[in-house]
Amino acid sequence: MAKNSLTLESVRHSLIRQEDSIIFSLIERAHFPINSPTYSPSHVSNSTHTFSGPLLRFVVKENEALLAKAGKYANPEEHPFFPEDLPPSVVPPYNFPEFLHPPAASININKDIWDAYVNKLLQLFVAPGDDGNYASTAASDLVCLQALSRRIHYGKLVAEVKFRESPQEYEPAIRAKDRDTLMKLLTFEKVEEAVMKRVAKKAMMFGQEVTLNKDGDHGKYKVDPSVVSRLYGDWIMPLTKHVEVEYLLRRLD
Ligand SMILES: C=C(O[C@@H]1C=C(C(=O)O)C=C[C@H]1O)C(=O)O
Repeated sequence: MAKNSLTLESVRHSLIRQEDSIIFSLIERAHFPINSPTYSPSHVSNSTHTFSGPLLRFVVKENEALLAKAGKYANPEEHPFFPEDLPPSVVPPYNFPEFLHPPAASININKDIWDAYVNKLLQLFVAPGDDGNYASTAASDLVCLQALSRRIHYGKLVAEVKFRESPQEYEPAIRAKDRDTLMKLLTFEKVEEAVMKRVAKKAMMFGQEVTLNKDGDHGKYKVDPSVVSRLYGDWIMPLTKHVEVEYLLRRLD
């Protein structure tokens, strides 16, 4: 869809679709135990000392360097976790539609997303234990982090659409740098309640054990649906709204 025809309905539709990616990524990650060496500060070090630090950091950084060369971060909807020292793209630039107000480019809350994911979220949906599959664990984390980052930074588009629908409501609060009023204006509690119910339902449907005999393993899910709901209610939606407020604060610059 052309970006100029984005509506609140169409951006919400994209967020609903992104729920599928997030829930599938959580299910894949929950397949492994916590595997804590993946996050230990000294797990990677090589003889030339070009990198030392947690394996997850190494996997994400290397992956981002590769995709930067393939042009990924030329798209304003993509946000790297390690924007410093990214190699230049080797592909010709694509003319992405300019829907967002330009200061949007300065908003990247991936450090907060990383911190929440590694230090809080993982423990909520992953079992304790260690099976040695650290590289595959890091690869699964990468997919989760990318899906979360994309969804949360999508708040920029949500905020732009809301602003365009009623600029007169937002402008005084933006000029007054009044975060609380902006937060109130952009919050729709009914939508948030529906999101929490829908993601729990999706987690039940996507994460059920599928068997061929009639009395399959009902009530056992690969990721606890109430935990998925909680991840959305306590982390994913608040971080999305944080991006919305940050975006709106710069909307008149
Ligand atoms: C994204 C929106 O803005 C807010 C954040 C929501 C979310 O992160 O899912 C849901 C409702 C709103 O309170 C929206 O209005 O759809």
